[in-house]
Amino acid sequence: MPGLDLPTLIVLTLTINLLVAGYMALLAKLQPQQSAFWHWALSCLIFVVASLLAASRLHQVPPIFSVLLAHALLALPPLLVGTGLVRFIRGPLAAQPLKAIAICATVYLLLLSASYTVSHSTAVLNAIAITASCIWCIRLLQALTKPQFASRLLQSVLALHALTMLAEIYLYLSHWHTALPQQAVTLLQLILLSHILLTTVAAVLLPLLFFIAREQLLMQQADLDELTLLPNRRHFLRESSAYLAQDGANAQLAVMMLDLDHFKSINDTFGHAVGDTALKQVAQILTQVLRKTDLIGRMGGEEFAIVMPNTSEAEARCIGQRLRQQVEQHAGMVDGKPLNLTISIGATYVKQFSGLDFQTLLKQADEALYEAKRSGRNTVTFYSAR
Ligand SMILES: Nc1nc2c(ncn2[C@@H]2O[C@H](COP(=O)(O)OP(=O)(O)OP(=O)(O)O)[C@@H](O)[C@H]2O)c(=O)[nH]1
Repeated sequence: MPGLDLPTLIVLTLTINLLVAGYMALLAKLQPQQSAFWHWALSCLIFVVASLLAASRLHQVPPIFSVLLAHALLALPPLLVGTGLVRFIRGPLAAQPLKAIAICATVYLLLLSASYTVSHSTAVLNAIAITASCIWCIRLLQALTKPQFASRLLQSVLALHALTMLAEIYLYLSHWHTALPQQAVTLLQLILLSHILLTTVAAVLLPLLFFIAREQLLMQQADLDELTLLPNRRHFLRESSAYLAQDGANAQLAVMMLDLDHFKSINDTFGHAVGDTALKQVAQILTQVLRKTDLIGRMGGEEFAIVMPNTSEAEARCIGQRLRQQVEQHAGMVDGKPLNLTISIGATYVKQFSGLDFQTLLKQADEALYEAKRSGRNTVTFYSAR
């Protein structure tokens, strides 16, 4: 190939694969709970060994090693990428599709052993195995919604890899009974090069996938309240302010503050763990009753806040009552113990938010909550300017 020094490129990509294998093994040691790294490290390592074995054909190494063993091993890297993805996406204890892998591996090895002396057959079988593994990996990655960019990128690399393998199969099959013309030989060299490059790119993308996913998880965790998994105070205030500054500026909306009644005595009587369960139950009712567009946050202790965009006063009153009733009826039982749990809600409503300060609305809802507590609890009170 004019302008392309194939052996140098091959040595370079194999070195990169070796480095990535070492890097993944190090990550596997540092992150023992993420077993996917062992699969991916092994995948890179086997790719290097198999490529060297395949290259040993040029040095008269017997075909049982340079063809049969090399092609048997060359099918493993994309398969190990897949088994690693199973662990990465479904968790460290996720079951592998061992039966399907065993059947495919047996058929592959039998066909390979029967035909490795027949020209092109090993290359075609190998390309079929790699294509199948690439498609499996793409399907696995479809279940991974986050991180979307890295996942899509890896899917594209795998799809491209599968396409180059299909092109290789086509080239070999269309010249099965004849010698390969020079044009086909050049194309096959290009395919070999892209095969090596795409394998290397996929190997580099795998740790990237992990790091972006972990970064996103940490960011998500920093925004969530650990107990209820609702947005914490900081995140709720930030989200609400951002919403109101943009889409919600001209909308009618209701803001509510919600507080569990006599929660201290529930803790004192039944213990802190039961109190925690009650808090989780209330959080669950909030997420079930409210719409996806409503913003909910745990403001701290036994206090929650809600922003309900595009909500009329009548609707807000109705939803407030529904929340109060749901808690009274459904959150009162923990481990068979009746807690008589109720909530008080303070609410405020504006026809148009623009020109107002969100903190003012929260303060109004808080004042209404104080009124609700004062008037006997287990009630919904709306703010009225005095
Ligand atoms: N179990 C549990 N208790 C909490 C948590 N956060 C705050 N608390 C408790 O919530 C209780 C709040 O008590 P108070 O502020 O006196 O309010 P209250 O007893 O609900 O009384 P009213 O609000 O006036 O009805 C305290 O006992 C806190 O220890 C938590 O995460 N888990």
